[in-house]
Amino acid sequence: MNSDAFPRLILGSGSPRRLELLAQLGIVPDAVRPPDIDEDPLRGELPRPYCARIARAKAEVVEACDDDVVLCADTTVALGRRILGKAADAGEAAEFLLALSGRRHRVVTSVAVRRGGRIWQKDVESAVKMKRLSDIELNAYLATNDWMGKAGAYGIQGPAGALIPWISGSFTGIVGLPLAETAALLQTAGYPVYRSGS
Ligand SMILES: Cc1cn([C@H]2C[C@H](O)[C@@H](COP(=O)(O)OP(=O)(O)OP(=O)(O)O)O2)c(=O)[nH]c1=O
Repeated sequence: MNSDAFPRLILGSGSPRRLELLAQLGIVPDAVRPPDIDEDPLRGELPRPYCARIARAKAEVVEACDDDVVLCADTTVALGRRILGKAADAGEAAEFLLALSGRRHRVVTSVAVRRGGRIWQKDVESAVKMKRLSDIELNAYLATNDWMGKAGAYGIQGPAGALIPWISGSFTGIVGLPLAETAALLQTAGYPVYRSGS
């Protein structure tokens, strides 16, 4: 089928995980444009509304033609009302991980798809239990530097998998792009996730 019949897909993300997760569906975006927005939470902003607001803001700011499909997402780690963003350094990463140690927390990923002036959005929330970390586990994980650039200072798909015995919800949503919901949103926006024939 003539590929011009399909709208272009713009991945509005600089996250390598999101590009990898799309590849898992056999989807290669026509362009990758990392959004540049202010991700600071508003005073007293709760995790889930914050996540949805940021995902939408990313989708609105990414450059695209009217017929292009823009895909953006935001992943927010929430400990109670507290938003755990990306740790600035190993010290803050240790603080985050000690706060998460031995407790359950939530990971919300909001996916926003825009086509022209229309936006479709879905928030996917999962629960994660982190084991109580020993000093050896904490220091070994920090030494991998895998916490860099990741909300909550951990990546479930990497070495931190050894620290997470239990989740409830969407594994791909925790990583950063809930694939079932993303596929549905792309279809709704007119981007053919399943291309019959070739
Ligand atoms: C909780 C968790 C987060 N992450 C990552 C996914 C995201 O890259 C990052 C969350 O930060 P985000 O702000 O959602 O995304 P980003 O800044 O990396 O990229 P962009 O805004 O350009 O789309 O944390 C994991 O890789 N694994 C995990 O288990």
